[in-house]
Amino acid sequence: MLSARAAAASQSHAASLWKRGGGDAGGGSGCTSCMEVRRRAASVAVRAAPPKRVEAVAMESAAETAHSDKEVALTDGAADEDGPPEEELPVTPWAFSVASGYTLLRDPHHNKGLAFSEKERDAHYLRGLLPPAVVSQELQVKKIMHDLRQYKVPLQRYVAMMDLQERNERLFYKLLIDNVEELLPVVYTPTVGEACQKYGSIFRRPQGLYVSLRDKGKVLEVLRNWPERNIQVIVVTDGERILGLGDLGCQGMGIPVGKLSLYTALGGVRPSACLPITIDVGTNNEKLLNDEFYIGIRQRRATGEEYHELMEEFMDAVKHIYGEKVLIQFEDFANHNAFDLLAKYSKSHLVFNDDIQGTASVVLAGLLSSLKVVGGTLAEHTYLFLGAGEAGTGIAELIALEISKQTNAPIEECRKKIWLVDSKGLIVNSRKDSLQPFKKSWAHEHEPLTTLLDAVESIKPTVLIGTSGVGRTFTKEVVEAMASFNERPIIFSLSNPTSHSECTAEEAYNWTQGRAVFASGSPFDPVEYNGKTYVPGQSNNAYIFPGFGLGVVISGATRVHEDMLLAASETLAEQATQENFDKGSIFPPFTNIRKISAQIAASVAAKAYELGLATRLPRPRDLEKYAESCMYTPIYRSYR
Ligand SMILES: NC(=O)C1=CN([C@@H]2O[C@H](COP(=O)(O)OP(=O)(O)OC[C@H]3O[C@@H](n4cnc5c(N)ncnc54)[C@H](OP(=O)(O)O)[C@@H]3O)[C@@H](O)[C@H]2O)C=CC1
Ligand SMILES: CC(=O)C(=O)O
Ligand SMILES: [Mg+2]
Repeated sequence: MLSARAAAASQSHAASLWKRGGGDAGGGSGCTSCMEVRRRAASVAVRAAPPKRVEAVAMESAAETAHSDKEVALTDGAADEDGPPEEELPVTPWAFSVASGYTLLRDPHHNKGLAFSEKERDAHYLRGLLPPAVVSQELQVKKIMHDLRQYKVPLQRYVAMMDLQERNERLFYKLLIDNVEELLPVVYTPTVGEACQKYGSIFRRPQGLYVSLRDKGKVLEVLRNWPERNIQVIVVTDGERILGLGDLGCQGMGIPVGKLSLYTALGGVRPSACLPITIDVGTNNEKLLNDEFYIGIRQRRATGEEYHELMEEFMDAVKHIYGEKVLIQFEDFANHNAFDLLAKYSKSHLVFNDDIQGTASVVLAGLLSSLKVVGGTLAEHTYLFLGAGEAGTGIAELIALEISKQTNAPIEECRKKIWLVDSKGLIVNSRKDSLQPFKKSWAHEHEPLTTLLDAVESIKPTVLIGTSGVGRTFTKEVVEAMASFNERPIIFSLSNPTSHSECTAEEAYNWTQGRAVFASGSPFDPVEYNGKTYVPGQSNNAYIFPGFGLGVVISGATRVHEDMLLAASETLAEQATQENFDKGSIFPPFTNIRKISAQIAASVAAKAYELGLATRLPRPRDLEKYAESCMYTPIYRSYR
C-alpha cells in the first residue's frame, strides 16, 4: 500500500509533467521518481487528502481545446480529463489509482486496447500483453461499427456498447459521438427501454450506485463507496415510470446510465463527473417480483413516510458529499412523487425534473420552430394534449409561460389556450375537485367529454401532443380530424419507446396527405409519401439536458430557474434551418448536437448570470467558446 504522502507526491509530480506537455525529454515515463512511484502503486487504490493542484490542472484543462497531443499523467480521476472545471474540493477522503501493465488494460478510463504505441507498451509494462499490431482509434471505431452492424437484434448492440463502455471508455464515447444518429437509438430510446425490462438478465457489472431501503441510515456510506469524487451531474430514478413502460423497479438503472452517457457524448460533461443512481424501494411489477433474475429488492414499493425518509436521507447525503453545486436530475419517477419531490428539493438543492422541465423545454423549441413553417404566434394557436401527467402538464405550463412573456397577459389567461385529456377524458371544471393538484390549473369551462376524438372535434386544436405513454392512441379518425380543419396540423407523438408512440411517422404523413408537421419522442426512419421523403424530427429531452447541464455546471449555478429552460428552448429553436424544414423536420439533426449543446450551455449560463444565480466569477466573456473549451473529448491521450 502506498502511503498518503507518497501518493500526494506522485500526484503533484505527475501534474507538473502534464503541464509541461509533450516533447519534454525528462518528463513522462522517463522521470525516474515518478516511474518508481507508479511501479509501486500499480493496481493499488490510495486514500489521500485531495491536494490543491487538482483544481489548477482541471482549470487549465478546461481552458484548452487541443487535446490529442497532450502528454498526461497516468492518474485516475478528473485531473487528467477534459470537461467542465471542478470546484474546490471539500477536504474529505477520496480515492485514486495509478495503473500500469495488466491493470492498465483492465482500466476502462485509460485503456486504449491495440492503440497503445510501441513506446507506451515499453513504458507501461504492456509488452506481450497485447498482440503486436498497433491500430489507430479511427480504425478501432471502424472495426466496432462493422461488428455492431452485424447484430440484427437491437439488444445485442446495446450489450456490445455497454461492454465497450466498461472496457474502453474513450473509444465508447468516440464511437457514440462520431455515429450519434446511428447509435443514439441503441444506448437510448427505444433500445434502452428493452434493456431495462431485461436488465437482470443482461446485467454484468454495476454502472451506477444502488441506494435501497436496506441502506436506510447508511446512505452516506453508500455514496462514499463510489470511486469518483468530483461529481457534477447525478441522474437519479426510483424506476417507477420508466419511459412509457411503467414500473421497472431497480432495473430502471438503464435510464440514468443512458442519460449520463448522453451528458458526456452530447454535452461534453466528463464521464468521471457523472453519477447514475437508482433508489430501490421495491416494485409493484409482479412480473419482475417473480423473475428469478430480478436484481432489486423483492418487495412491493415502500410509500409515504418510509419512501420520503429514504429520499431525504439521500438528498442530504448528496449535498454533504458533493456540495451545493452538483446538478441532480430527477428522472422517470411516477407523477405522484415527481411533482412533490421537485417542489420540495428545488428550494434546497440544484435539481430539475427532466420529464417535467427538460421535456417542456424541447417541445417548446419544437413549437417555436413549427411556427416558422405554419405561421402565427404561440398565442394564436390552440393546444390539445393526450396525457396530463409530468410531460403533458410540464409542457403546457412552459407554453403558457412563454405566451405570457410574449403577450404580457396573465398566465391564467394564457393557460386557457391549452387543453388536456387524461385517462378519464377532457379535463374540465366539473372534475376539478377530484383532480390531482398538477392538473387543476388546466380545468377549463367545457362540457365533459370522454374520448380524444370528441375533444379534437370540439376544441379544434391546431397542435395535438401525445404524452399518454399509450401507443396508437392517435387513430386514423383523430389524425384525419386534425387534417380536416388545419392546413398544416402540428402533431407530436412524444411517448416512448417507439411501440408506445401515439402514432407512427408514416401514419401521420399518410393520414394528412403529407401536411402534418410531425415529431416523435423516439426516432422514426424517413418516410416516402407521394414521391417526397420526409425526415421526421425527434422531440426528445436529449436535445436539452446535456447542454442545459453543461450551462449549469460552467456557470456554477446554484438553482434551476424556469427562465433558464426558456433560454434553452429559444436557443434550440434557432438551430433548425430552412433545409431541415424542407425535409420535414423542425429540429436540427443530432449530428450537430455538440455545437448545439455548447450554444444551449452558453444561453443557460448567460441567464444564470443575469438572474444572479451563477457563482463562477469572473463571468467568461465569450460563454459559447468557454463552454466548448470545457467539453470532454474522447480522443486518446498519449501516455509516454
Ligand atoms: N419525448 C420526450 O422527451 C419525453 C417523452 N415522455 C413520454 O411521455 C409519456 C408519459 O410520461 P409522463 O407524463 O411522465 O407520464 P405520467 O404517468 O405522468 O402521465 C401519463 C398521462 O397519460 C394519461 N393516460 C394514460 N393512459 C391514457 C389513455 N389511454 N388515454 C388518455 N390518457 C391516458 C394519464 O392519465 P391519468 O392521469 O388519468 O392516469 C396521465 O395523465 C411516456 O411514454 C414517456 O416516455 C416523457 C418525457 C419526455
Ligand atoms: C425521454 C424521457 O425522458 C422519457 O421518455 O421518459
Ligand atoms: Mg424520462
